Amino acid sequence: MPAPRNPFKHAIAKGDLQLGCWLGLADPYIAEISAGAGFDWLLIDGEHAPNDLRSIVAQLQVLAARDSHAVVRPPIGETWIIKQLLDAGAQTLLIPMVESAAQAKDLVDAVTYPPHGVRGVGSALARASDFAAIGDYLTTARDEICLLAQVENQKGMVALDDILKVDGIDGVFIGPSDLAADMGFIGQAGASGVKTAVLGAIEKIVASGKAAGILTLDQDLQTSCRKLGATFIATEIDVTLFARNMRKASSDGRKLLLTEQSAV
Ligand SMILES: O=C(O)C(=O)C[C@H](O)[C@@H](O)CO
Repeated sequence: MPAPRNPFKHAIAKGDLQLGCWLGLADPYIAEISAGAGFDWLLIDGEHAPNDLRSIVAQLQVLAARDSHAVVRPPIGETWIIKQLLDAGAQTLLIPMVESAAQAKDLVDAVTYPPHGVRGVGSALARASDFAAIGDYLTTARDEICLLAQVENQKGMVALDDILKVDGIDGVFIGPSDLAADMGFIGQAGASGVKTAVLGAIEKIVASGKAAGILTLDQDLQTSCRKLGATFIATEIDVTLFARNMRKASSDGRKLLLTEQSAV
């Protein structure tokens, strides 16, 4: 029996839109609720959210039973973290701060078993192999692993052409927030110079034949990226959705009740 099919990997390879949402609330209950919303993928954020391996596993377990595909972002693209996440059952990884082709090649090696890569062999203990129930896991796992590189600073943008030549990288994601900061526009991901750089990178990624992705709450940028052929587009963040609606609920409730009180 082979490793589980990765529908997200095959969808972006065909250029099919995959609509995503960022999960930063770091809780399996939230992941379960979000999985019912209809997103094609949900990003379990180990970089900016209080996730650790256990909380990531708990969210992977919840999402395994749902249609939304789990994409996991580690805090950094180190081999040992990648090994742990793959053994935990993550099949799609989004690696932050990729700045060179050499780094991209190291990431490909980290998701590939020897002799072509360096991924440690531990499938006998791993959730990824259904605890060794998947007999052909070792020889089929790589075909269903989707490796996404995040380019999100000027160094990475300069190296983008070379990164795009690295076999084994399925897609490149542009991070507008970090790119804006590195370009001198911290907190201004919507600055025209940043948007121009983002759209130019998306165009280049699509032209290379790899999948292009982004997270942006800016609807104009979302549609512009889609028009350029971007496929994995995250349009929301659970934390901002929740915080924004909680603030609105508090304000509306106070206005209503104070108005009622004054009407008495
Ligand atoms: O640089 C970016 O933009 C991203 O990588 C996404 C952010 O990390 C995410 O936290 C939203 O700001």
